[in-house]
Parts: sequence; C-alpha cells; structure tokens
Amino acid sequence: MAESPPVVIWEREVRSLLNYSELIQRLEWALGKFSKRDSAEVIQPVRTTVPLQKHNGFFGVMPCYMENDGILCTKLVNFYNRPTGSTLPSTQAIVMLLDPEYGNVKAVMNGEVITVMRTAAVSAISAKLLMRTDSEVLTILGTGKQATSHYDVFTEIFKFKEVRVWSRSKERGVTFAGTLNGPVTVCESVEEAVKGADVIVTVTRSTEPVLFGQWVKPGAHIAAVGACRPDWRELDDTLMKQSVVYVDSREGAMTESGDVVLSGVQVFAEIGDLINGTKPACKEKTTVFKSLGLGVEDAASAQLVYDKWKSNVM
Ligand SMILES: NC(=O)C1=CN([C@@H]2O[C@H](COP(=O)(O)OP(=O)(O)OC[C@H]3O[C@@H](n4cnc5c(N)ncnc54)[C@H](O)[C@@H]3O)[C@@H](O)[C@H]2O)C=CC1
Ligand SMILES: O=C(O)C1=NCCCC1
Repeated sequence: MAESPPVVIWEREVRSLLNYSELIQRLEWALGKFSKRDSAEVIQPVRTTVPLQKHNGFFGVMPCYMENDGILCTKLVNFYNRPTGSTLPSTQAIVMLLDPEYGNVKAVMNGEVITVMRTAAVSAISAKLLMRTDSEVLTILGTGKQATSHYDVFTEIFKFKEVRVWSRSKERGVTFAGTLNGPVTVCESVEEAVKGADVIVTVTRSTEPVLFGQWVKPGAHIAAVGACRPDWRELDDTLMKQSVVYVDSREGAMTESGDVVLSGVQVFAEIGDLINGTKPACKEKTTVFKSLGLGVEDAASAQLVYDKWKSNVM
C-alpha cells in the first residue's frame, strides 16, 4: 500500500496549535529524557553546521530519534548574520516528522514558529528552575524575533514588576516596545538595562560580549540564547566565571558555544539533569543557562503540533 503524501502544516496553523503551557510540559519531558543518555530514549547528535561563507550564514541539520516514543524528526535551519537594515530573514527553518518504521515523511512544518517558541519555552524552563522566587525585574537584550517570544512566555508564566528592554538603537527599542502586550522600559545602555535585574535574557546576534559580569546583580539568572558559534560571544569571561553554568547539552556547548569554550569554564549541569533531580539548582548563586537549541526540542514540539493537528482533523 502506498503511503500518503506528507501533510504540510504552515506558519499560521503551527502558531494556532502551539501554546506555551503545553510546550513547556513537552519540553521538560524531552529534556529530561535527553539527559538520561539512554539510546532507546533519545539519539540526537550535535547539530551538523555547514558554513555559507558567501552569505554570512550557516545551514544546520538537526536530527533526532526517540525510539521509545516512535518519534523521528529533523530540522533544517539556515541562520545568518545580516547587516543592520537588511530586509532578508535571519532564520529560516522547516521541521520534518518521519515514520521510523516505514521511513516516509509524515509531516513538513514551518520551523520558524517552532524555533522561536520552543527556544523561549526552554529559557522559561531554565528560569522556573534557576531564578530566585522573589525575582521582580526581567531584562531582555535584543529586540528581534526571539525577544518577542521570550517576552511573551516570560510575562505569561511569571509575574515581574518591571520588564526592561535594550537594543543598540533606542528607536528600535521604542518600536519593539510598541509591539508588545504590556508595559516595558526602554533603556539606553546595557548597563542601565541590567542594573539590579533578577533575570536577564540575551537574544542578540552579537559575536562579541554585550553583557559584562561587573553589571550583573549577584544571584541573577541569565538565559543566554544568542552566540551559537564557537567563536561568538554574548557574555564576558567575568560573568561566565562568576556563574554556575547550565546548558541544554554538554556536547553541544563544548562544540558550539564561544561563551563556554573561550571562557574555559566548567559546565555544571544540563537543564535535563535538574529536571531529573540528578543535579541541584544553585538558585542562591548567579546562574547562566547557555542555550544552543536541540533537535530533541524540535522533535517534541513537532510531535505536539502533529498530535493536535490530527485530533483537529479526525
Ligand atoms: N539557542 C537557541 O536555541 C536559538 C538561538 N538563536 C539565536 O538567538 C539570537 C536571536 O535570534 P532572533 O531573534 O531570531 O534574531 P533577529 O535577527 O530577529 O534579532 C537579533 C537582534 O540582535 C540585535 N543585534 C544584532 N547584532 C547585534 C550586536 N552586535 N550587538 C547587539 N545586538 C545586536 C538586532 O538588532 C536584533 O535586535 C541569534 O543569535 C540566533 O542565532 C536563534 C534560534 C534558536
Ligand atoms: O536551535 C536552533 O534552531 C538554532 N540555534 C542556533 C542558531 C539558530 C538556530
């Protein structure tokens, strides 16, 4: 019997099928499985990245197999360091869900929505586990797509008294603030934005440190999302060295994170270790969660989209 052609689930539909509360649950489940290093649970190599030198970008391939759950998936993602003012997209992605037994592609999905939402949801998981319970001030550095998704999930699941944003251009900061569903303070400098902040999200395309340890309040939690190449930085050595460092994947961090590799710090634990209860959450210390993005996050998110799509059509 010939298999059916893949279903195509595109941007608007993916967005309508995903919500942060279900996504967070699925991602906690997936990250916990990932950190068990049990090949029947998750096989997920570090992303293969091909440089697109001529276009100042990278092509990433992110496969993942969850045997016990029958989930086989890959994401193809292109990401670029576009010059300021470029109108070309900085990230493009598709996610493919396959049948592990038959081998066919079951679904092809828009990957940009999955990427922005799952990344923000994982940062929110890190904050749930690592920020102090009395946290009041959230700062977001960067005003792109990830800044929006991080604002959305952090304000949906936590109650901050103040949210601050910073962009290299004040004008962009003000424009960005106008797109959000709530009040934010637009700051002139990173130092002003992070002074006294309890939680700091870095979502820039910078390749040099933008956040310096001397400005960060002891005990703050930092979700560091940009700088996904081994020679790129968002955080300086001082901040890395004064923090307890958590990552999504140890192998990924040692291969892809300039903040980890170039500062020479030891990774303390994976977020999945916290979820599994095999490593402690050092909430009283300054904590950095270095996020790079994992195929297992895309696989869990895509399966959620597919399950919900199927339940709608049946
Ligand atoms: N950890 C993960 O799982 C993922 C990480 N990323 C990374 O997150 C970062 C943000 O992604 P998007 O919001 O999609 O990008 P975007 O292009 O939509 O926004 C980037 C932001 O960074 C700012 N920026 C650019 N160069 C800068 C510099 N030198 N210093 C300070 N700010 C600068 C831009 O003005 C803009 O506000 C990127 O580095 C991207 O590669 C993206 C997807 C997943
Ligand atoms: O996980 C992802 O997807 C990405 N991570 C870093 C760079 C852009 C895409």
